[in-house]
Amino acid sequence: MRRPHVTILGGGSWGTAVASIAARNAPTTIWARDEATVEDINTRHINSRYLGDLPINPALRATTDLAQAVAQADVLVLGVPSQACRAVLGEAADHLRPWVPVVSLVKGLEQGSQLRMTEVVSEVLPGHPVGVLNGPNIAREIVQGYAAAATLAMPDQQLAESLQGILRSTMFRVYTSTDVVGVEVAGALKNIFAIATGFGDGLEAGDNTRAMVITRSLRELTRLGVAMGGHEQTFSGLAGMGDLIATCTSPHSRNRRVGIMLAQGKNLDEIAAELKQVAEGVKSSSVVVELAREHGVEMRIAREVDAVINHGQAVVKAYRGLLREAPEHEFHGESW
Ligand SMILES: NC(=O)C1=CN([C@@H]2O[C@H](COP(=O)(O)OP(=O)(O)OC[C@H]3O[C@@H](n4cnc5c(N)ncnc54)[C@H](OP(=O)(O)O)[C@@H]3O)[C@@H](O)[C@H]2O)C=CC1
Ligand SMILES: O=C(CO)COP(=O)(O)O
Repeated sequence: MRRPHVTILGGGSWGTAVASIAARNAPTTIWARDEATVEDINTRHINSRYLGDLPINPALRATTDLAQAVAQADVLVLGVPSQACRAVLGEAADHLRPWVPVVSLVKGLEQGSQLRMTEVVSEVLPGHPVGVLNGPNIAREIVQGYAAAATLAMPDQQLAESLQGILRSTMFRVYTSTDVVGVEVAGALKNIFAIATGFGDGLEAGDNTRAMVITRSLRELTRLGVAMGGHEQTFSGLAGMGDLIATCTSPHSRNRRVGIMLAQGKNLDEIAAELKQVAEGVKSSSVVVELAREHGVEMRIAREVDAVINHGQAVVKAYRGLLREAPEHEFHGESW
């Protein structure tokens, strides 16, 4: 039987990491808009711009030709930053065969529409089965071959099981779920809380503070996620608690680093120039606050992150704001 062809859109750190795994299991093509990245992957089997000199699977093919990459896809994987997804999918739409499933790797919410990326996929590519792969997955550690796991959520469990075999390796375990909303909301929200943790780390607040922020963040994330239709247990799983721990503690997390640099007094332009990679929480923070308001969910930590990023609030003031709140019942009160 012919093996399905996997096409990944986006030649950044995570698109390349997932493509490198898929290329073990199936013929795989990665589309990147940057010629130097494509040349790097095809000839030197590295992605030096995003992953340094870490070796990636030599079986992986790269191209700048979006139409050709999409036309051969039996499975399409979306790996560009959230604010670019609609435009890239729009370009792909005319070339994609009708039944092809789409898997989003993206951990962000669209500004303006407030949509999750699987919802954007369904708007731009109506009728395609769509799912999301999220979890504690720092790209460079996975390329280095350290053990990790993620959750692939799709409404159709059978389809999820067939894609599970394509996206996993012996060191990268892929679990399945039917809770697309929960897995996707968890992946987007943890970035805002990683920025909050970075505030504390940048202010050298200590380990207890970090644990407090992570634990209270999980409550906020769960409350909004459940209000949006996610299942409560999802938020204690890989895409929720798991990714929150990884992103809020890893020195590699771009979102946490944004929080640290803001606490050190750098502005967002300076931070973007230093990072040179996407930190989804910066753009998603305003969307999360809008969603919290619409769903009637109190999210003090997210509001403070939004205040710093979008309204010029000083990090130290955001911290004091959080600590001024009177603590109520740990699990039922709405206070931080
Ligand atoms: N890195 C990680 O550890 C993980 C990331 N994710 C998520 O994966 C998604 C992608 O992130 P990641 O790979 O890390 O991002 P990177 O910043 O590493 O790379 C972004 C990629 O997207 C491309 N891109 C950016 N804008 C556009 C556009 N308008 N049109 C076409 N291509 C574009 C970039 O191209 P160019 O180089 O030409 O700018 C680059 O190839 C994010 O939602 C992120 O949260 C999820 C799990 C782990
Ligand atoms: O999603 C990630 C780890 O699971 C990557 O986090 P950052 O985008 O903060 O680097």
